[in-house]
Amino acid sequence: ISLASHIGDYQFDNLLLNAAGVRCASTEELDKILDSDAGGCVTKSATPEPRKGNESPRMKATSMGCINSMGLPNHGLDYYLKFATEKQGNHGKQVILSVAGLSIDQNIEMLKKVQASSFSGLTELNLSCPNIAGKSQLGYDFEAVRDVLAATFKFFKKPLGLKLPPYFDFNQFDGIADVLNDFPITYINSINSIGNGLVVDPETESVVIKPKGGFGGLGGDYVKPTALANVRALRLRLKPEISIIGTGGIKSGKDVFEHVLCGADLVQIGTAFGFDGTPIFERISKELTELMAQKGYQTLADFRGKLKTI
Ligand SMILES: O=C(O)c1[nH]c(=O)[nH]c(=O)c1Cl
Repeated sequence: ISLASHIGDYQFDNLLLNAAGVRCASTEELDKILDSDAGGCVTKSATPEPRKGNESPRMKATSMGCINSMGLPNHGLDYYLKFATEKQGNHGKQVILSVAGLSIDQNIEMLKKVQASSFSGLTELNLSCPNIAGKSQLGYDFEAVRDVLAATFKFFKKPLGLKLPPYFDFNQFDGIADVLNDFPITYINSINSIGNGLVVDPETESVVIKPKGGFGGLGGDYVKPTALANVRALRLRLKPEISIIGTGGIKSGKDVFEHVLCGADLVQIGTAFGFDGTPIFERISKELTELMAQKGYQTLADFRGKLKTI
């Protein structure tokens, strides 16, 4: 039984990755992921310069997942570009470089730097950070997405993925797919956290995180049905040359199976990886392998995208 998969020309021996933002801000954390059973890693989304991020408390775990308003704390693009360039492809492990500018200009500036670098891996443009006060998620402005992609593909010739926010309406699925299908995108990654949720503590009668009055992105059990819907809706709408990474609500082999059934080529684990650490990649690989064996599947392609309707 094989858990191997690919995105464009990039081979992954195991379809499991961390999700950007979780235990991946330092080279030590990133090396731990590469040394685990994960098929590769993705960096914390980088901004042009290092950032401290939002005030703490800025992340809170709950019984159903977590809420965060980190505010893009990261060591800056050069730090991650250096790591990714050194580690890309070692021992067959892919390093995905995530970038999240605070403006279209910053995105272009960073992608120009990546294009000019010797980095040969996948770049993930994050269009969906929900936690910068005063900034809305670019992924919800379809014409702005079209503008940044048109500007990007004038000069960017390396493989590019997009980290998308969750969509909640068929008009939105249609709208974003219409834009994406016009460009040579290597993959889309759905979903980022469900933005601007609110967790309340009835004991203290207070919010639980400090930034933005307690509003933050939701991950974990809260988001799995939305994540599966976005993977499925975009698989059905996007041209086949655009691959899909499924992210959201994964904490077991069964959850991975559901994402692949909906069309995912790779999957990323955020909240549950935050709780369990790198052993989760071995546990989930075992669970998925056992599930596939029970069902008589040898490869992911045997069931990818084959969700039945009734
Ligand atoms: O607050 C963050 O750093 C953050 N938090 C998220 O849940 N998604 C993102 O893309 C980012 Cl960039």
